[in-house]
Amino acid sequence: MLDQTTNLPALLKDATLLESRAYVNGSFIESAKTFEVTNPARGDVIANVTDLSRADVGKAIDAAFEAQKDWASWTGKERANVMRKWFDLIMENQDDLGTIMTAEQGKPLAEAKGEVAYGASFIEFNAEEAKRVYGETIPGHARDKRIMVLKQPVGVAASITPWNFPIAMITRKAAPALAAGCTFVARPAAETPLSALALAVLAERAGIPAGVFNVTPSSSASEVGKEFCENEKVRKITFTGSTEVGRILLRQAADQVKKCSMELGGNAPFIVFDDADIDEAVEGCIASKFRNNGQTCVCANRIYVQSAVYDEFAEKLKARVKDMKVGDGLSDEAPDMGPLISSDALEKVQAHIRDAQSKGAKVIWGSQNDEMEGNFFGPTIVTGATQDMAFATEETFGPLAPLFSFENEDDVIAMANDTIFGLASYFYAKDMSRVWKVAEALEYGIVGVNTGLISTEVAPFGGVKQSGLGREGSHHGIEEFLEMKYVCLSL
Ligand SMILES: NC(=O)C1=CN([C@@H]2O[C@H](COP(=O)(O)OP(=O)(O)OC[C@H]3O[C@@H](n4cnc5c(N)ncnc54)[C@H](OP(=O)(O)O)[C@@H]3O)[C@@H](O)[C@H]2O)C=CC1
Ligand SMILES: O=C(O)[C@H](O)CS(=O)(=O)O
Repeated sequence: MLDQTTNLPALLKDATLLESRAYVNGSFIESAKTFEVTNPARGDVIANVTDLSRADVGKAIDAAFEAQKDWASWTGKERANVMRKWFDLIMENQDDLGTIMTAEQGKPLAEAKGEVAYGASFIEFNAEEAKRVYGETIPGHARDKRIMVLKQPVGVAASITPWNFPIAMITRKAAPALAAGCTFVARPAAETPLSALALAVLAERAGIPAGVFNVTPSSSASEVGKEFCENEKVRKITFTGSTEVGRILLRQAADQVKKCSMELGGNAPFIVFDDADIDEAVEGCIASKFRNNGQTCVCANRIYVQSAVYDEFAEKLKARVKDMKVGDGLSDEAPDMGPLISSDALEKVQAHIRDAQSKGAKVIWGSQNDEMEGNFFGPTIVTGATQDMAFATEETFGPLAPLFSFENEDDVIAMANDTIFGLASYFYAKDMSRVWKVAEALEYGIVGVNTGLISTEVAPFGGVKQSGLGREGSHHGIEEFLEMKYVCLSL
């Protein structure tokens, strides 16, 4: 760890954004317990955050339940107006929100500010969707029958979100929920609650009514998850995180048949065909693989390169990666990548490298990592990757780029699809017949063609197979928070 402490209030223009209390029913509240939040780059404690119990979270759910009917009675435009104010306040405070995020999550400041804008875009987009929750009429099945279809809010929605995108994973859920007329209880990851609480500060300033948006930090995710799943006032569970935790929540939610949205793990293939623009493919690979230090569910996890261009791609990727800087996201050096979130995350990357080497892979860049301290680990490239290595079935969630070689389309599509996951996939090719065939053959919810970046608020983000259920973003995202009611009117 770096031997430096983080004086977070001194780094902020508006230190009141640094909130460590829970936000319930329009008030910031404390409890008898707190838990520590640390800076993953330096290891120092940056805040002691209110640690809500399961019973405390139950009270937040009560508040959301009481507020929901009135919130749903607002017109779409009225909800849109306060959501737009929330968006404006987030963007006005982008620098401070970025600093808070870098301090608790580690990503470089520029990347954190980028996430603030990305997260805010879901509020901006869904504020407009609030005005367009349309029903329909259907020609009756008899002369005296008239059919109407109404769209109505589900009710109280509850979220559990991961540490890797401390703002965007919350707003990608809360924005469509509020737009639909639902109320919301957000349980942020224990590693990164400060960003969520800063969102609450700004929601209150925007005029979002008490009880509509609640943030319930807690050190016990499992207890909060059980409360969300067992409390009958919660009608919607929305989760982003690992597939194993998604399975736990789905099992728990099954007893009351709760609506669930699941954005789960991935294992993205990144395929470079021999007709690709290799320089473009290298840039796309870097953008996908090393974004957030490889800690995203849509990062390239397996890089398949057709044999005729394998050596060229490997050398060009290495040449670019060698220039990438790793360091403290808050430092003036403005590194390309910060630390990994924890020592466990670091150990997983190192274990994947050891496993690959034991099965014949070769590290062509990254060997200098042994001298790095704390949670820092530099971008690493291995060649000679094969399907029997750990990263072929497990998500590395770190800056490791394994290069696999392949001969033809059928082989690489079979290898790419040989996983329980189906979230994001990418490939580079110029031949349009190949582009269509491969895009249709990949068993994934998202396919990036000649690009390594696919994340936007205007597109439906989500996975197939064991990468999840439902979609977030786009005009589809709000449907996850709406019920469809069929009204049959007899004249
Ligand atoms: N599809 C997607 O969009 C995304 C998927 N992921 C996936 O998540 C994993 C990495 O993120 P990570 O945060 O470690 O994932 P986890 O699934 O471990 O944690 C995600 C969230 O779930 C909470 N949690 C953990 N156990 C339980 C439980 N039993 N009941 C309820 N909640 C629980 C965690 O709390 P706490 O952290 O406090 O323990 C955290 O807030 C990777 O597999 C990655 O692919 C991550 C981000 C996005
Ligand atoms: O948590 C994640 O990995 C995000 O879902 C990826 S993205 O939407 O920010 O690309």
